[in-house]
Amino acid sequence: MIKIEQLSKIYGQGDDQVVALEPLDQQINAGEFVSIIGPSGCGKSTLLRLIASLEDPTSGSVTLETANLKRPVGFVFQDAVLLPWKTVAENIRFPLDTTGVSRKQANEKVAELVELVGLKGFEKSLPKQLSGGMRQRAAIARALADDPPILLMDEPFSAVDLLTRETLNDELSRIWQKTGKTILLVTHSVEEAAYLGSRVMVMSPRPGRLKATYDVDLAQPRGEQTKRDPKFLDLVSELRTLMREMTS
Ligand SMILES: Nc1ncnc2c1ncn2[C@@H]1O[C@H](COP(=O)(O)OP(=O)(O)OP(=O)(O)O)[C@@H](O)[C@H]1O
Repeated sequence: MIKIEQLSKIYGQGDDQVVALEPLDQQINAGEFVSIIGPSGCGKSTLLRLIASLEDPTSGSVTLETANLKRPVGFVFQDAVLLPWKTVAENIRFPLDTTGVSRKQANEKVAELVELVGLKGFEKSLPKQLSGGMRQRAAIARALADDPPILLMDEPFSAVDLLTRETLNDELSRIWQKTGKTILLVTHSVEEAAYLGSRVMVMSPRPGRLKATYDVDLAQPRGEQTKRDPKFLDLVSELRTLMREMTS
């Protein structure tokens, strides 16, 4: 569970101050898939970075009820940040190198993750030999390597073409169902948010605050039939209207 209490973030000082996030309260239960949308600059990335402790809050707190794990959170960024001189397998196992697991266990975990993200046969490739979509698959596998219960994803698919994005959406949905991770996904795509999420959080522009949350009542597993479901189409339309109102 992620407990967010009166969490706020102000960057800079004096005249240069930017209120990135106004005090936010929210509870995210274990196993939820929460999509976060909102206009550019509304504090979506800031929220993820605060949850990951990559930033210090100005006020409030984030409590992760994750049994005091050393690294409770895996992070996937917009551009897969892979080590260019390491192979796919070496990149994926990188987080395991400091956890003291045996070589055998690490190899088994890497093999399992390679399979999970569909990179079988590319274990020995270098990042530059992969397409953008494949690099993101490797980044997702690496984020899952030491089995964090929470996966934070900041616009992970915005740099890949539409068809690849749809495939990666389906794979992420499958991975979520299989692993039961708590996933928070920041996206600019209203369709992606509704298609993947069990809940959608909508944030309003500066100063960033929570505008609305929607429980997504769509059957699992999601697939092509989801995109034709009137409930999905209504939700997308409602989210679009809300986004349009905020940016006009
Ligand atoms: N390190 C920083 N120093 C100063 N201001 C910052 C910093 N990081 C973010 N901001 C500002 O805080 C606000 C929120 O930024 P953030 O990146 O969280 O928004 P976002 O919703 O993720 O935007 P986008 O959708 O464009 O990625 C923006 O106005 C941004 O300019």
